This record gives sequence, C-alpha cells and structure tokens, in this order.
Amino acid sequence: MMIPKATENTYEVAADQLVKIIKNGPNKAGQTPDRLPSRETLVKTHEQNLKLLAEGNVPIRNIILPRPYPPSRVNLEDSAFEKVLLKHVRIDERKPKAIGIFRAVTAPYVYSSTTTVIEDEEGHVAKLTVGNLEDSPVDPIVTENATFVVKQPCWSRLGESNYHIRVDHPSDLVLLEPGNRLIPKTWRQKEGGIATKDAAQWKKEGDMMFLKKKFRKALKLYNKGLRVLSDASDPTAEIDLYRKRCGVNIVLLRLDDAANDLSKAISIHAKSSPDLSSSQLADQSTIHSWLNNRSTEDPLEIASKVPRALKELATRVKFDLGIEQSSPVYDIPLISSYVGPLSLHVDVANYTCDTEVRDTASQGRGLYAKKSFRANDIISAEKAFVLPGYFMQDKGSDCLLYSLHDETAAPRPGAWLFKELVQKLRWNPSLRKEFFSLDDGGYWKECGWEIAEDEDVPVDVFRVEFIRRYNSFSAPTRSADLLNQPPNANPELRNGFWTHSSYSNHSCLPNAIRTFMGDIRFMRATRDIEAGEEITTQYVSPDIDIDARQEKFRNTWGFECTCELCTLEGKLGKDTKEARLRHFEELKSMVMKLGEKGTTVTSIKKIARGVRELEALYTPTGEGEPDPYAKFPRLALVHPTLFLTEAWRGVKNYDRMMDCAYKLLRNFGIIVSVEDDKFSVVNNVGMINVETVRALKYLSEGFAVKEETALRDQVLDTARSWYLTITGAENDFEEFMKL
Ligand SMILES: C[S@@+](CC[C@H](N)C(=O)[O-])C[C@H]1O[C@@H](n2cnc3c(N)ncnc32)[C@H](O)[C@@H]1O
Repeated sequence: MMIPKATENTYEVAADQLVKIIKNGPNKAGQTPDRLPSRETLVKTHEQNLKLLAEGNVPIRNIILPRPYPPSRVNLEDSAFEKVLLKHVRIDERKPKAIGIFRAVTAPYVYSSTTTVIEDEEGHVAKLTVGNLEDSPVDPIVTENATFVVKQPCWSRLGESNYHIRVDHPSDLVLLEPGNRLIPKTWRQKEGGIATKDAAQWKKEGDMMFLKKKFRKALKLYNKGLRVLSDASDPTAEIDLYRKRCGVNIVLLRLDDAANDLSKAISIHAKSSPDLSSSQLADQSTIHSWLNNRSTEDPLEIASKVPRALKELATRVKFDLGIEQSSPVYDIPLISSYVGPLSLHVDVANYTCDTEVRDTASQGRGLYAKKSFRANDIISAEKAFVLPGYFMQDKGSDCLLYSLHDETAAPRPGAWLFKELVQKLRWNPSLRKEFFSLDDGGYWKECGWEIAEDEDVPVDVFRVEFIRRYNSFSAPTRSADLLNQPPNANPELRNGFWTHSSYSNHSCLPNAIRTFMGDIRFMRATRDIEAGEEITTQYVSPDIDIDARQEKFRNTWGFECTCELCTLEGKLGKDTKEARLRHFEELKSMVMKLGEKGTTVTSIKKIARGVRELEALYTPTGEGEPDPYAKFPRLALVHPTLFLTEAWRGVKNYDRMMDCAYKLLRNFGIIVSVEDDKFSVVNNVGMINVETVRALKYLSEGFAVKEETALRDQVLDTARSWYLTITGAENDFEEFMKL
C-alpha cells in the first residue's frame, strides 16, 4: 500500500482548487466512490496533517460553503429516522431521514474546519469534515472515541478519487453522551465516576478547566456536579454551580442557557432565604421572564435582593440579551473613553423605540421615524447582535469565507462575522426570530424549498450567510478614529450585525449617518426629519460616475439606487457623463503633477479655470432653463474644489479660500447664507461628511481672519454639530479643526 507523503497540508484545500475539482470532475451523484482509502492510509494521513498543524504549517483559514442544502429536520427523540452505515452512503445524495452513527478513531484536526477519521459499527472508515462548529484545538468538540450521529450523511468530492463525509449545518452533528441508547452496544462504556466525587470536587475541576479556557469541558464538569446534587439539598452548592455554569454559558455565547441557569440560581436563593421564600423571586419562570424582558425596570427589586455575584450576572445577561431604553441618553465621552480594540463590549441599553420597521413601496422593508428629529439628533442606538473582536495584526485570525455555489469570497471581517452568527443563532433559539426576519422569504424561494411559516427549522448556515451578505456593516472601533488616521491609511474594519438598524435602506442623499463606538451603532440625523419619514443612510459614499455607482450597488447589495440624485443622473446622456469624467480625470492629473512641482498662484489659477469648465458641464446652456442641480450635489466638482480651497489657503488668499469653501458645500447640495451677521444653512440634502466639516473649518478661519467673530462662532457651532453627526463623539473636534 502506497502511503501518500503529505509535503503540504492536504486538509486545507484551496477554494479555487475545489471549484475546479467539482466543476471538472465526473458527476457521480447517487453512486458510491469507486475506491476508498484504507483505515491505515486515512489514519496515517491524518497524523501527518496533525503534525503539520502543530508545526504551524497551515495557510490562512478557508471556510468553505458548498451549494446550499437544508439542515436535516430529523428528531432523534422520535424514531422516524433510518439508520445507515457507510456502505449505504452515496455521493452528493442526502437522504433527509438518514442518520449515521459513528465513532471518531483519531484526535481531531481543528483549523478551517474539524476533521477526523470515523468508523461505523461494521468497522468501515471515512474522513469526516465538520464545518461551522465553535471548535477549538484546546477544547475540541469531536474528541477521539467520541460517538455521534451524522444526519443525512453523503460523500462529497475532494479530489478525483478522494471523498469525505462533510457536515455543514451544526445541527447535523449530534454528540451522543455515554449511555445514549443510539450508541451501538459494542461501543458502550460505563460512564462511571460521577458518584465518586462530590459537587465541590466537580466544581473545582470545572473551575480549573475554565481557567485553562476549556469552556466546554468546564460546562461538562459543572453538569456532573449538578447531577450529583440533584437529590441532595444543598442550596448553597447548587446556587454556586448554577452561577458558574451561567458564567461559562455567557462566554460561549449561550445566553438562553445562561438565563436558565441564573433564573434557577436566583429562585433557589429565594426559596432558601426565609424572607424571600414566599416571594415571587422563588418562582423561576418569573425571574426568567425578567431576564428576558428587555427592560431596564426591576419592579420586584430582584437586583437588590440577591447576592452581588448573582446581581452582576443578571446585569450581564440582561445587557447581552438586549435592553431597551425610551430616550437617547448616553454618556458619550465616557463610553468613548473606555472603548478600544480590546474593549468593544459596552454595557448600555438600546434606543430603538422611536423608529419602526415598515414595508416600503419598492425596497422591501425600511426603517421609519415614529417622531420628528432635528438635525444631529440620535435617531437610534443599538448594540451589535454580533461584532467579532479580534486583533487586526494577528495573522492567526486571518481567514476567508468562500461560497462555492457563486464563487464569491468574503475576507476576514465577513468570515468571522459569519462564524459567530452561526454560533449565536445555534445556541440561542430566543434570538433567532429577530435575525431570520431579515430574510423575508427570499432564501427559501431562491432555493425552491417549501417551508411552513411557523416551522421551527434548525439554523441553516447558508441562510445565515444569505442574510449576512446584505445586512452587515463595516465598523471601526470608534468612527472618530477614522478621521485621525494618517492620509492614505487603510484601516482594517470589523464586520458587525445590528438587527434593527439593518432595516434602514440606502440613499445617496440620506437623512441619517451611522457611527460606531465599540459594539454600539448610533444613527444621527443629517437634517431635520418628519415623523413618518423613512430613515436612510449611505451604504457607501456614491461614486462620481452614475454607472460605476449603480454597478457597485448591484454587485454588493443587489439593488439600483433610485434616490433623486441617481434618478437625475440616470437620465444623463453618454456624452455628458463622459465629458464630466474626462474633465475630472484631467484635473486630477494636473493636481498630481503639481504635487511634484509645488503650488503657485499661476498653477492654482490654471486649475480654477479647469474647475470652471467642469462646472459648466453641470450648468444648463439654454437661456432661462432651470438648473436641475440647483439643490443637488455635483460630485465631480467636490475634490477639485477641495483642492482649490486648500490651495488658496496655502497662499493666504482668504477671500478666494472662502469662495471655494462655499462652493465646496454647495457641491454637496448644502447651500448656506450669510446675512446680517447670521450664518444659516438654507438647503441641505443630507450629505454631511468630513469634507463638509472641512469646508466649515475653512469658512471659520476666513471669518477669523476678517475678525468677524460672531460669524466665526456660528460656523464653528455648525462644524461641531456636524462633526458629532459624522463621528458620534466630539472628543477630538478641536484637534481636527487644528490640522
Ligand atoms: C440592509 S438591508 C435593508 C433592509 C431591506 N430593505 C429589507 O427589507 O430587509 C439591504 C437590502 O435592502 C435593499 N435596499 C437597500 N437600499 C435600497 C435602495 N435604495 N433601493 C432598493 N433596494 C434597497 C436591497 O435589497 C439591499 O440588499
């Protein structure tokens, strides 16, 4: 027997290679593989790959999603399933009622996915690959000798004659506890040992595992402690174990289980305290409802009647499950001061009650204002449903999520978000509705599956990804940090998921801006908003060219924008579009050349002439013809005008600088008036951004030079409020204005 020598990691198949294999290979669906490797070969290859992994001989993680298929809906509690052996399993054919019972014969290889060698009751072997588990090499899930069910097993191709059994939906793999009736008799082992230790010993061992970050092991040990205690009456020990288990469950994102544990701990505490035993605190379901009610209120004064450790856990669990408050009161400087790459989690309540989700005419659902807002008001504040925290510099956290069916790849931010979403949804049934409502049936329709409205379908990883793609947003640690980056810095952003604010649709002329501070997403009004108006944000800032702009929306988000600006520019003739772009490019190259030579008044004047020519391409030529852009942004003019503003400033021509700063605002559709010492914004289509704050900065400088202090102060006030709108904090405003 030839044993393949693994010179490179054969378990980390590159996605493009896999696409080729699948596309070019023969279609053998429904057949059995011609030749399968022997146990000896499989085990040997596995050991070689384990060694390579231990040596760090691995590329970046590559999470692969094949073509969508539904998770099995077989319930192991009833007997409506068909037990199959490896000899019954077919290539690419998943039988919805089939289950295989297997045992792992090797230690697991945990990296992009979990891989191990399994055997069935007849001793036949296979390579098993399980994707999308919350697996970790220090605390593996599929340990050696573990027995488990694989639902709807099938062979998937990995090479010309290389097959494995792969599981994509986490619920299609069910670990069997020792003693489970499904475990073949010959594999059964006595569990033994539980009664030989007391609860305190199990707890101590659990604590040790917790400290070693072996959280699932800790959970198992606390379970054992609780089982030993089940018929003893030792409330103190029981409270302690439930409290510990609650803590582990929080770390593992299993908030539903954490809430159950904590409600048990609190009710046991109440039952065993003479002054609380007949109170509502003794009723576990009352506590459970309170933990889940998303309110800041505590009418039963639970927090003040339980020991501090339980109170602290209650605060944690309630915040993690989401609390709502009725007004947008946030201590922004405080929050901003403690948020950092290592502390994204902020303990604040959400404020979403003044916005609601409703159907739009043609954009699916949208977010609507329930009350009027003034420019700069907080419209909503929401903590992330999921915002993965990882170090940008950590190469070990690099990974890619590759969807084989449409050959798209999401880099690290999207890949980690997907992984965490799957875990959060898997372990918290109470949070699923809120997440999956973001798919209004499109996924089932696309897949051609009939699913009843109220059917409790297990978490489908392909549906999670379908939703993630169109509803996740890039988030810096703090939006304000983006303004303080050196020029051309390319800060890496995380991807996060905010379920309520995700309903806001895109508009190039938005009335709101999203900003981030740790895991909170704020939305603030860029202009006054009427009650009943739809809240829109810019998903990305619009490209100058309408065709490029629409292409980006189509490719990334699957829509074409119909905002007033896009509607206006959608009607432009080819010649006008081309002429504007050509002029823009010419100006850009003139500016680049200047960069090398330095700016002189003559060169600024030359650029100014070019800018006037570009302006003419936005202006109607016919006598008395209305200006279609009278109130709208002229995007191609923005950067040349910013250049001119700064160039005139450089040569200390403050009148010209101010003229250009007014123009810069106007090119964003913002028209201001200065009359009788009063500065006011008379037209604002909502495009507030860093350049508009810069324009105000230059205006304020100009007024300062002219010693028009009142006007300077008014402009500064507007600048400060726009700075707050775009960054979510005022902290570094003074610094920004100095630069
Ligand atoms: C973050 S979701 C917004 C909520 C979405 N409308 C819904 O019903 O779930 C993004 C998706 O909304 C739709 N959408 C957002 N802005 C749009 C726009 N300006 N025009 C058309 N569709 C839009 C697109 O389908 C996009 O992929």
